[in-house]
Amino acid sequence: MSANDRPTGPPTATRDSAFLKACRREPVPHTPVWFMRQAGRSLPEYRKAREGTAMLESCMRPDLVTEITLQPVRRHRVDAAIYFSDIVVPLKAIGVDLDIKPGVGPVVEKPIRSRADLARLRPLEPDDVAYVAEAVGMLTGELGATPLIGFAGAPFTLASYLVEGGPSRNHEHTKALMYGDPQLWADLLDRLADITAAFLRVQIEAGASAVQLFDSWAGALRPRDYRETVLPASAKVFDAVAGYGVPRIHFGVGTGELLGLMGTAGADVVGADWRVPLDEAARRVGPGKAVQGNLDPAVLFAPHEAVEAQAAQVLEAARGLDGHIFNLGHGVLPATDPDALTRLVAYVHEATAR
Ligand SMILES: Cc1c2[nH]c(c1CCC(=O)O)Cc1[nH]c(c(CCC(=O)O)c1C)Cc1[nH]c(c(CCC(=O)O)c1C)Cc1[nH]c(c(C)c1CCC(=O)O)C2
Repeated sequence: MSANDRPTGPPTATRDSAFLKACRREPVPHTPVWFMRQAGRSLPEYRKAREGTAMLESCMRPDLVTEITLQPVRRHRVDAAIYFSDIVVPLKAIGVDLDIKPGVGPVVEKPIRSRADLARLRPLEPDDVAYVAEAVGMLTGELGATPLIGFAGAPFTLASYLVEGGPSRNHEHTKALMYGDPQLWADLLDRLADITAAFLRVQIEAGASAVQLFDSWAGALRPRDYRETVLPASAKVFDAVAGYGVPRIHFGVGTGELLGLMGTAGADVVGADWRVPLDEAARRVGPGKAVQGNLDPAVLFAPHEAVEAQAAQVLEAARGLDGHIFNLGHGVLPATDPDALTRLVAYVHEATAR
């Protein structure tokens, strides 16, 4: 980003540190805001940058990753950048035969369903993702005081793609394995926890200032199954990166019934989708954690006054909580008007300026 492209307004250092302060539940100058899936999808400049380059190939090109990661920061003036990549990148990097199909998502050529298949999940070495360290290094230089959020998919969500072979509504093969061969399931999640932890370590060591673990599909689980067969693997990931002192965020969709358990997994910040009011989410997560969320991404299709009214309700529910990071309750929908996001950022900053 050249000096001319830099957003004007509050000095970067003041504005941007709000995100890290909120993660640590310290007083903030305003409620920080960023959006899951802010990089890509809804932005015309993203589609232009990606033209002619496949998704996974884009993730391996530090110049493209840097450009796409910076785009929403320039345009919306969000308080944090999220590293442009995908949750399946570390799996691709260890040789899993998968691709990201446009409009579909990750598709795995040969699903993992037996003990023999497990051998395809070898440990991730930093050299497997050297391009990630390179891009993170470039980005932290460009971003200055704006924090960069690294991320990974949580073991359960990765397992779902690997076992189903692609996106799934009911996760039936995944659950068949979970209930039918508990030992294989435990070994699969444990391997994925190690791969995920290694992938997060690469990003943190290269300069990421926070990390988010996406357990997008964990809401498909009963609390008991989550606690007994999934939580230990996610907890292992958080524990593996605890020593760096960078904030760790934990997020899933439809996790209202799981928030109490997620609060024990080890993250510093727990994200909630729009189905649970934030004060209730914070109560379920328990003391000592910041919360992130949780405007319904579909609300952005309403007129601006309605978006503001809904955002005000989110801020109202978060009032009195130590540590709130404003976000959507899930990722930006592809057809979202980018201007609606820009205006929402400005609204949250103005409405919460202390
Ligand atoms: C479940 C999941 C995936 N990927 C991700 C999750 C967890 C978050 C969530 O629940 O939404 C995470 C992800 N994927 C991508 C990012 C980039 C950073 C960001 O802006 O947040 C992040 C954080 C880029 C991407 N990942 C993908 C694209 C679209 C690629 C294209 O242009 O064809 C992008 C920009 C592909 C992808 N990758 C995945 C799906 C379901 C899809 C297809 C549908 C879609 O468009 O989102 C798996």
